[in-house]
Amino acid sequence: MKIGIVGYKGRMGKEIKDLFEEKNHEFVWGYDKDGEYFQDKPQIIVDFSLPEVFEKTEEYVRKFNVPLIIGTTALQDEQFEALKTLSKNVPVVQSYNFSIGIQLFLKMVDFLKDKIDGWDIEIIETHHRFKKDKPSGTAKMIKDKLGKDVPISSLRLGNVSGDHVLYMANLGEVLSVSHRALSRRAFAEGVLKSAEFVINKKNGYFTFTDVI
Ligand SMILES: NC(=O)C1=CN([C@@H]2O[C@H](COP(=O)(O)OP(=O)(O)OC[C@H]3O[C@@H](n4cnc5c(N)ncnc54)[C@H](OP(=O)(O)O)[C@@H]3O)[C@@H](O)[C@H]2O)C=CC1
Ligand SMILES: O=C(O)C1=N[C@H](C(=O)O)C[C@H](O)C1
Repeated sequence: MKIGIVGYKGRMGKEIKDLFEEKNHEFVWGYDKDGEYFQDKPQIIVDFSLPEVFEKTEEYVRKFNVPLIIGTTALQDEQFEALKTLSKNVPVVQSYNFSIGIQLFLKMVDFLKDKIDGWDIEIIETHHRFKKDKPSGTAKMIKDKLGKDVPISSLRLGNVSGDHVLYMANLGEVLSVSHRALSRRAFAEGVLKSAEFVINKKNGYFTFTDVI
């Protein structure tokens, strides 16, 4: 397929471009701080950038009339609403984490959440020093899945790709669920799976949970 990437010069943008090209897909369009790169009309747009770039992404998705996969974190409520509106015309896949491991993590949280009433619950997320948002989108997804307001601690350390730990404790024991992304490849692979999932769909709003 012919892929377009918003944020194509960024850490995730490069990882996604490399993976798609390895699998014989073609990078034909990009948008970054320096503007537009155009070689051909893309068949799908992937956005890993910043929330302030969202309106541009929306504009290009409408212009090319193609599916959107969006992994950018810290989106505002109005931007989620705009994604839902967009999904009436084109398919949209949104997730704050495109790794399989975090999907399994969320399933474990779903299983545990009713069994830990009265326990102390805390989330700790660790990411590379360059990450702009805090807390991570994934930590917010874990909190949403728990269905209660729990503290989130954010560490910014070196070049960590993405660690999330959920601690649960009563007076006698501590239980934890943890996930570590060993590189950004795990997220890029999820994006590729999502692209294969939506490429022939007409429209609709999906998350990565729907994809796997
Ligand atoms: N859902 C998931 O699974 C994952 C989500 N993420 C999220 O993806 C996003 C990107 O992360 P990462 O790749 O590490 O970040 P980077 O900072 O490396 O990349 C961001 C990209 O957006 C571009 N950009 C910044 N400002 C603008 C602008 N005003 N107009 C156009 N383009 C702009 C940057 O351009 P330039 O290079 O010129 O600054 C860069 O290419 C973050 O929100 C992060 O949280 C990250 C990993 C996994
Ligand atoms: O910025 C990152 O790097 C990551 N961001 C996502 C998040 O905020 O949860 C996903 C992953 O942990 C890497």
